[in-house]
Amino acid sequence: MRKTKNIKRVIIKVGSSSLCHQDGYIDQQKILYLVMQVAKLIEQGMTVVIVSSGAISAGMGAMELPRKPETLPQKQALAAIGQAKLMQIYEEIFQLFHLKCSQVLLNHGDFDDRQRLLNLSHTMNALIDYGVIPIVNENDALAVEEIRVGDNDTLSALLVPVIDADLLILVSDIDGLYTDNPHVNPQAKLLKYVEHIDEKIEKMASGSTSKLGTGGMATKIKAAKIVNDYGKDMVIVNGQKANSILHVFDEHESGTWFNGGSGQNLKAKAHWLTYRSHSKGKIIVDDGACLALKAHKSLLPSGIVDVKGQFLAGQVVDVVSQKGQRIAKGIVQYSSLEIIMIKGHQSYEIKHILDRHDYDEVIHVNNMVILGGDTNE
Ligand SMILES: Nc1ncnc2c1ncn2[C@@H]1O[C@H](COP(=O)(O)OP(=O)(O)O)[C@@H](O)[C@H]1O
Ligand SMILES: N[C@@H](CCC(=O)OP(=O)(O)O)C(=O)O
Repeated sequence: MRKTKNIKRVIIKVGSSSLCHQDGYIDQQKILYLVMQVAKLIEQGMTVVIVSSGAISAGMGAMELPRKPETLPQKQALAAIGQAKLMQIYEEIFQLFHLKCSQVLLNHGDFDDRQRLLNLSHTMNALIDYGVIPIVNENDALAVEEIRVGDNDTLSALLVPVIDADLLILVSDIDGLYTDNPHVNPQAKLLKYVEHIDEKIEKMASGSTSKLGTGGMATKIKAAKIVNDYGKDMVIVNGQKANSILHVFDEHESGTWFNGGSGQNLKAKAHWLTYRSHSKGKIIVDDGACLALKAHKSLLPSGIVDVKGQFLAGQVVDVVSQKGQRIAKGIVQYSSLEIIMIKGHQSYEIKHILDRHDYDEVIHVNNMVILGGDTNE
């Protein structure tokens, strides 16, 4: 069952194909229809944050390029050209509705670092308090591979906990999730409601076949998992259909709805650890430690066999079995150098080895999430 009654805060993510013509030029009419719907939601008392793609496409249009360039620096340059054009159009159109908008450009580092995340949350809430609509995009011009989120489906999902949104709406060029890519398989059927994302659902989604889109349905399912695991709902709607955003809230029930009630419902810290933090290294543990972690015990030095990478106390690391399976992710209480010295030892020996004994555990159970399966996320 869709729950749309008490929705107060929504994030609306708009894909490039829903903002641009096929040749990449920004389609002002599409932005006008989007803003008209946003203005209606605001009139109804909702808070709206927009995550808008389209910078690279707008840059392609401005430079009259027939297709997306291959190299990252070229894409970054086009994003820098296109982002300014995009915002100019948003601003002019929002003015028609007597509304103000603002630009927020983000990278993965803004979610990875707890302090920056807090700053982001404060800024977003201050904008909301001013009644100004934040328009978010990845800071593509500066996003080298290591700090990129990579696609705006994921970026918008990561924002849900930051502003405590009730619903994420992904506006795409298609009605929602089909049993297979309908551009390839015309027999594919639209799903109206996904109770729980399992392997079967994940297998239905593939990449984008359009010239402008980035992640296709695969990144939308990944986004739904992030949002549903926070206990919130997500819906995919077709931006090419009239009023598809408004129809989420009426009897039309447009798009595919992903139910937030059936996710892992992770608490804020566990959700951050699972989806937003980047691991700085690896701790390799023996079979006994693997079993203990899966039984929700803390990681003690005695079960540690090796350490990979350099990290400080307070940073996030992966915990990996000797077979290479990622078991958990957590915040360490000792640095990599200290762990190399205390690995294989009992906790009471820490004082003798390090000349201090602040904690028994290398990772406390409260600062750790257990990861299911052989994930390489
Ligand atoms: N199972 C599926 N159901 C629907 N679309 C799918 C599926 N698998 C892959 N796709 C592709 O995903 C596209 C939507 O994603 P994308 O092109 O990235 O658009 P956007 O710019 O809106 O993010 C569809 O047009 C389709 O080509
Ligand atoms: N940040 C990029 C868009 C990345 C992206 O996810 O694109 P899309 O699949 O069209 O939503 C841009 O502004 O061009």
